[in-house]
This record gives sequence, structure tokens and C-alpha cells, in this order.
Amino acid sequence: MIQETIAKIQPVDSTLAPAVQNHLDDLIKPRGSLGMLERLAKRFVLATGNPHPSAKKKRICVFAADHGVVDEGLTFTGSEFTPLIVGNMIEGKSGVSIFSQHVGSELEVVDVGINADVSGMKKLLQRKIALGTRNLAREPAMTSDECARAIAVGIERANAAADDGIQLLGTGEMGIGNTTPSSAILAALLPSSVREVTGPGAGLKNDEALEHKIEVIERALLLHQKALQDPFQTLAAVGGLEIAALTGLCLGAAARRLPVVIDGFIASAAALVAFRLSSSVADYLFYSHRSAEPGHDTFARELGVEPILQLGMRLGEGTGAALAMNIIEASLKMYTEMPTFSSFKVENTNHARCFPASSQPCVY
Ligand SMILES: Cc1cc2ncn([C@H]3O[C@H](COP(=O)(O)O)[C@@H](O)[C@H]3O)c2cc1C
Ligand SMILES: O=C(O)c1cccnc1
Repeated sequence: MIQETIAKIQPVDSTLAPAVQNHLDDLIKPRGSLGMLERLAKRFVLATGNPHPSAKKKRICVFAADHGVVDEGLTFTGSEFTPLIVGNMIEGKSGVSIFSQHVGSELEVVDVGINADVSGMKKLLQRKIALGTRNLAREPAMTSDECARAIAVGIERANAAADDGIQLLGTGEMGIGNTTPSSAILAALLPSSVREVTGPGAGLKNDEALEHKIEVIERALLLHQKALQDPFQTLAAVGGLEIAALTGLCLGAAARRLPVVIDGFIASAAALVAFRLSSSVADYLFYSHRSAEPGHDTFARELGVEPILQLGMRLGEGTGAALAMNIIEASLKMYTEMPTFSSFKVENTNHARCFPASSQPCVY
């Protein structure tokens, strides 16, 4: 299923880009005056191939799972917070639930590996693969089979969204400890030094605790050195079940030409794995915000991506993705609803000479 999905992912048809740009430049406004909104609309139109784009139907998919590596003492709270926050999420009370309601997005929460019996949570989609990962500092976090099954859940949810007519997908996650596998993935696949991409996550007591987190990840990468040559094996060795599901969501959505808003640090690690599996995935991904987790800047710089918002956020869950959805939707309304110079039969005086900012390259 994974290979089949990857085979379906095509780069966007960039021969359409000049026509899209001409339309943007024909809108009644100084050329380039809506800045990044113009680039967002252009990327969305190219991704979907739809000249009348819309993001009215939105859905955020949150995947939840636990992490054996919390045994190393790398987190602010224990794993018992994962089911607790997930319980809040499905009842509309967590950060992402509130923001998704605010922007008019559906919210889907999927258990792929919570280390607790959550079968009583009726609004939670039950796709449990294991009761969390194993401790990646001592052994592979997942078997190849578990990792593949988690990716397949993500692909399944992307297909379900496309079948339901969803026009814009957002990523979310919940899993105490998941900044550790995310940092490990970034260090392995960017590649980068562990120190550069490791931060406090949800909170660490002091600098000593951060040093310990860095040391644990460095040790894990040495232990799994052989696996790090390959993105799938890297994900299995040092990733997480929810991260793998998010990788699958990116792959599945790209295969269906469904744009995805990547949330913060953790979702970016999942997107990086998808990108390493198929570089064309990049054409379908938008980055919601600059996470305050320090390694996110390294990720954005190395991949040349431009996060939409900068709000000092570092919560995850899909909170940034929710907020950025509205910005993307606004960009599409600009594209489809603003009148054009040509429709008014007035001369388009929008010369690049007058508006040099419009010649900025698309930095995605
Ligand atoms: C109360 C609470 C709510 C959260 N909601 C999202 N996260 C975020 O923090 C976790 C990752 O950080 P770390 O690796 O440091 O544990 C993930 O669950 C992420 O979604 C939360 C964390 C906490 C504590
Ligand atoms: O940016 C994120 O996704 C993030 C950062 C810290 C903790 N949890 C999530």
C-alpha cells in the first residue's frame, strides 16, 4: 500500500504556473501586494490543478500515541497525559479543538498507540497498533511491520478525507515524549547535529535536563546507525506511531492532490520522512507556523520552507495548522473572488518595475 501510494505521487504541473501568476497579477491590487497570500494561492492552485480553488471543507487529523523513551526521563509530564489530553480533544476542550472550531475545520482524532485502554472513548477513531513504542534509546521503537501499519493508517485517513470531499487537510498529534523521536528523525535525515535540533519540548526543568535529552538521542542514533541510511528504517528505529501515521497522511494526501497544512515541530519531522520517501510530496505541503522549538528553524532553513505564522507557539496538537488554514482559505478567496483589471477592461498598470517586491521568488 505504501509503495502504491508513493507511485501515485506526481510533481505539480509547473507549466500552469505562468497562467496562475498572470491571474494573480490581473487582480485589482498592486502586483505582489498581498505578499505570501499570493504565493499560497499559487501553490494551492498548482497542487490541486483546480483553477477555482476552495478550502471551505477542512479537516485536521490528529494521531495519538505514546513513547517508550519517556522511561529515560525526558519529559515534563508522564505518559498518563496522552489519554487525558486526547479525552479533552474529543470533547472539544483542548487547544486544537478550540482552534479548529474557530476556523470551521472538522477534527478527527485517531489512536494509533496510546499506552492505555481508550476503547471507551467513542469519539476516538480506534486504530491502535501497539501500546506505545519501545524505548528507542535501547531498541528499535517499532518493528518494520508496526511502522508500515502506522503509515497505512495515515494513508487510509488521507483517502477518507479526499473521499469525503475535504479540500484542505491539517496535521495534529498528541503523544507525551514525541519531541524526542522528532529530534532524532531531524538529526538523522536532514542531517544535522542532535544539539541543533533538540529543545525543551513541552518543558524541561533546566539545562541539565536538556543535556540529558541530547545525550540520549545521540546514543540512540549511534545504536541505530545502520538504519539511518534509509528513511523508512529511520522512522521505525527512532520514530513514533503517530509520527509514522502523519508521514502516511502526507503521502496519501499528496497522492490524491489534497493540500496539507503541516503543524509544528513534530509534524515537520513526519513531513521530512515523507519528503525523503518521495520528494514530490513537497508540492502539496504548507507549513503553518514557526515553532518555538529551536530545531524547527534548522528544518525550515534546510528544506527552504516558509512557515506562514510566527506566534511563538510550541504546543503541537494541530493548533498552528488550524490557525493557518484560515490564512490559506483567505488566499483562495482573494484568488477566486477579487475582480480583475481585464474584467473591468482597464489597463493593467501593474508593472513589475513599479512593484519590485512582486519579483520575489516563491521560496517554498
Ligand atoms: C499538558 C500537555 C498538553 C499538550 N498538548 C500537546 N502537547 C505536546 O507536547 C508533547 C511533546 O512534548 P514532549 O516531547 O516534551 O513531551 C506532545 O504531546 C505534543 O503534542 C502537550 C504536552 C503537555 C504536557
Ligand atoms: O511545535 C511543536 O509541534 C511542539 C513543540 C513542543 C512541544 N510540542 C509540540
